Amino acid sequence: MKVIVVKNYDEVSKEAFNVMKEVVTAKPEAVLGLATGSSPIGLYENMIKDHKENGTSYAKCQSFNLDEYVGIDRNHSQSYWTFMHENLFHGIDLPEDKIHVPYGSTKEDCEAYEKAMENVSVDVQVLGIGGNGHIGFNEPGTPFTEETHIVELTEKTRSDNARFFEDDINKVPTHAITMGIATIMKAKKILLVASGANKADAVAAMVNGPVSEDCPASVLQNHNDVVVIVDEAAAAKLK
Ligand SMILES: N[C@@H]1[C@@H](O)[C@H](O)[C@@H](COP(=O)(O)O)O[C@@H]1O
Repeated sequence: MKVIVVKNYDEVSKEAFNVMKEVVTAKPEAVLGLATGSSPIGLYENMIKDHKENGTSYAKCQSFNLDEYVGIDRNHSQSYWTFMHENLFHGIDLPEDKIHVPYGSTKEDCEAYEKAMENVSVDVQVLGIGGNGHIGFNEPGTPFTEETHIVELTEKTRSDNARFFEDDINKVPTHAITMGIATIMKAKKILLVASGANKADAVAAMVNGPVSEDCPASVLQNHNDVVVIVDEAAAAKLK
């Protein structure tokens, strides 16, 4: 696991963009694993700027997102489908039919997502990290062997995300569909970004802690190509 500590969120985003650009330049038909949350927004802004200014193209790429809420429509303002269109897809040339975001609430919906990924191999998987160490929506206690599945969100995750739902935890969906840890670990390269003091415990547990289902992100210690880019506040508890 390569850990890069930089000053602030802007620097995290720039460093992450450099990694992304390297992947896409080396392989124009790269398969991108994408994430939502505030952490990768700066990375996506850099991708859009670079696409506009330097013409880096995503026309041959395809994307697979990590997760989506259950029980809200794709067109809901807080769906991850909407998030990705507003924060990235509107500004690059990734074809709409190459975009994949999981959707649904059944076992069949989960199997269909795994099937869609069956013959591809994700070249770079972008990840954020939850305050409790979750990746995607794989909450503490999720077996590392899980593929795409439906999860019940923890109180902590729902309260962390209430800011997007008028600060009302009751409006935050209770369930989500997420790639499992086994799905995430198949990616060739993993790029995890985190910033802010509220991520410091999770980042320390991921990097220095035991590999344990108590901190889902700690599984990344077992992957052979992980780049973790954090700001000083998120790195504060690293050994
Ligand atoms: N499902 C997403 C995760 O993929 C994300 O990593 C996490 C952290 O979000 P943020 O980057 O906003 O702190 O939030 C959500 O729970």
